[in-house]
Amino acid sequence: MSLAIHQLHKSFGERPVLEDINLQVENGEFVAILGPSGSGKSTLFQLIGGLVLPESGTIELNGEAVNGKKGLIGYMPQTPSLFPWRTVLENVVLAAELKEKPDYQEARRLLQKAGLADYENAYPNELSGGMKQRVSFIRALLSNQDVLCLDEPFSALDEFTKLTMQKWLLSIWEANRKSILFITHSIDEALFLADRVYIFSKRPAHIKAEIKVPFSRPRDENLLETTEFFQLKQQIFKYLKEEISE
Ligand SMILES: Nc1ncnc2c1ncn2[C@@H]1O[C@H](COP(=O)(O)OP(=O)(O)OP(=O)(O)O)[C@@H](O)[C@H]1O
Repeated sequence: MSLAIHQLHKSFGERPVLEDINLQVENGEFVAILGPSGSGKSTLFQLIGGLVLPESGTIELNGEAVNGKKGLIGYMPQTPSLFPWRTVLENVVLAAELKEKPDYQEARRLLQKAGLADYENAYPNELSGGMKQRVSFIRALLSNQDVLCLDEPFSALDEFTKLTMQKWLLSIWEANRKSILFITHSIDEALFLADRVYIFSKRPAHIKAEIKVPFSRPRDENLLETTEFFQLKQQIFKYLKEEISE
């Protein structure tokens, strides 16, 4: 399923937050958004999720306007909001439960692929940060939506766990090919994961640049050591620095 955003404007009271945002995620594409803190990235996800309405502009899924419609995308927040009184298995089927009968077999298959087979009956307080993130991502996958919006999902993890999670996410995505829109503050993460990167300006955000990421797949961490990776990283760094120091 494709996502397209046309001429989106959003203000909170007198404060303009998003100004003329135009972006697309093609079917099965992995797209990242980088931008200064407070520029309006999470607000964009609230708009896509139908939680808030824009002043003008359209959000389209497969060409159909969905402004203000909830329950059409899978969402993974910055901090995994797992219910403490539900087991891992009960947490991952939650979004599916709201719509239809959950597929426990698929849930167990994904938990196994995430190395969590022994934890299906554990409660969230028994899990590490990385494990909670995997549970949260499996829940987004099981919501059975073709478009996933992931809001800085790995920002709170240490470097090694983060790299393990990024590789895990890529392997799952390569097998499922959902359309992903991924917010991050890390240039490395955006370039390692995405097919394209949008760079947001400071608030009110417009799209300052769109970068096609030329690296072939499957990718591994050796990519991060290459000259091509470093050059592209420098170019993006320059764009972001302009937004912070202006
Ligand atoms: N419900 C709201 N009411 C009023 N202002 C809001 C609301 N939600 C967000 N804002 C404002 O909109 C601006 C953008 O916030 P947003 O969370 O979208 O930024 P962000 O780019 O995701 O930031 P970060 O990278 O730090 O997570 C901020 O100035 C914030 O204070």
